[in-house]
Amino acid sequence: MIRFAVIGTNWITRQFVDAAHESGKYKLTAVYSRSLEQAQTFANDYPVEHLFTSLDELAKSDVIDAVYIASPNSLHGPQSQLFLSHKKHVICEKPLASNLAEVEAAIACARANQVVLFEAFKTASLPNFIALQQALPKVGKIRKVLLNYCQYSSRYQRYLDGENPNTFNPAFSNGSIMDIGFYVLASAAALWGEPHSVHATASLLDSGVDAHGTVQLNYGDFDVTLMHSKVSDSTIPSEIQGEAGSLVIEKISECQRVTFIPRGGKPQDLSQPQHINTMLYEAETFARLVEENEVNHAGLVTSRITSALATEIRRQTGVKFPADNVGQQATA
Ligand SMILES: NC(=O)C1=CN([C@@H]2O[C@H](COP(=O)(O)OP(=O)(O)OC[C@H]3O[C@@H](n4cnc5c(N)ncnc54)[C@H](OP(=O)(O)O)[C@@H]3O)[C@@H](O)[C@H]2O)C=CC1
Ligand SMILES: O=C1CO[C@H](CO)[C@@H](O)[C@@H]1O
Repeated sequence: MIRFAVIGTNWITRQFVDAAHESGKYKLTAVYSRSLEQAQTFANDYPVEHLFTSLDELAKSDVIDAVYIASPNSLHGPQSQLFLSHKKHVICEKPLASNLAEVEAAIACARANQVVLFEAFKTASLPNFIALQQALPKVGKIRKVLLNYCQYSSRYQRYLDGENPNTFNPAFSNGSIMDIGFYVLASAAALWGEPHSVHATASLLDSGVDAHGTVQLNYGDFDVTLMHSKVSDSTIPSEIQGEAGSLVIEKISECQRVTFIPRGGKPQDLSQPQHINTMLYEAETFARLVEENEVNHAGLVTSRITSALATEIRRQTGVKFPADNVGQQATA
């Protein structure tokens, strides 16, 4: 049984705790919040004994083996390193950190301390994503790919009203490519690895983050177009086109349905049954890595490529975060 703590008390943390318990491999033993009252409110729904308002105390504590981090993006890198350096396994929400330098530092820290660091990119562990990977040869020579995730943010009105929500604040390393865009970027990295080239455009808000954008990844014989937005909804699925047919994926982040359409033929539904809580599968993956102490797992390769691409995309589109200057100041 993996004894774990949570950082961040929003709805996504409840969903992960439910998934972890559903897997039968975890026990929630501690809750961290900046406020004791909030920690208690969260803990009321679970049989948890330990509440923390100090991250250092939690990291040093012997009541946990692992931590799930669901704080704002800018805190992922530093918080991951804190727990890894105290030999706690870390499952950290996407994106793993603000930029490539932070991701590489976290990976090095995990290796140095021989504990597991895992980015909670739930898509990669889904039965339907694995079915998609296995079905790729069906389309023959891949020619064109569109990966699409555009979803109007429920917090956008708060941004327009001048409330400066974390979601659209560069201080928290946020915006479209870091949030929604992460799924299409990481899916491309998981399916095809590092592209030959990347070309990105985006529309920035006055806060400095991107509201939406388009990315072109070139893989030689085929190219992948990524569409991402937090200020508009898309009604079209993602598609992988090959010379022998197409694979159509509904809601790529959750791979709700995967269909193969042979050229000139009838659609074939390739979808597998999936649990309603799609975080179950990443919880199972992380538990297996911890049980086997697989420190150098393949997911880190995808995390590194994804972060390298996101860092380059932000360079091309002019999205800058305070976290990008931290390493430079420290070494100046
Ligand atoms: N996998 C998925 O499907 C999803 C993943 N996510 C990811 O989860 C993470 C959290 O997202 P979201 O809940 O929207 O983020 P929020 O900005 O709402 O913050 C999450 C938690 O962090 C703490 N927090 C909030 N503001 C601050 C601050 N200024 N300083 C320190 N801590 C703060 C709060 O916990 P407390 O008050 O208890 O300290 C809060 O519950 C993100 O990285 C996001 O990408 C989000 C949604 C879905
Ligand atoms: O990862 C995510 C998935 O979807 C959410 C909205 O529904 C996002 O805000 C979030 O960051």
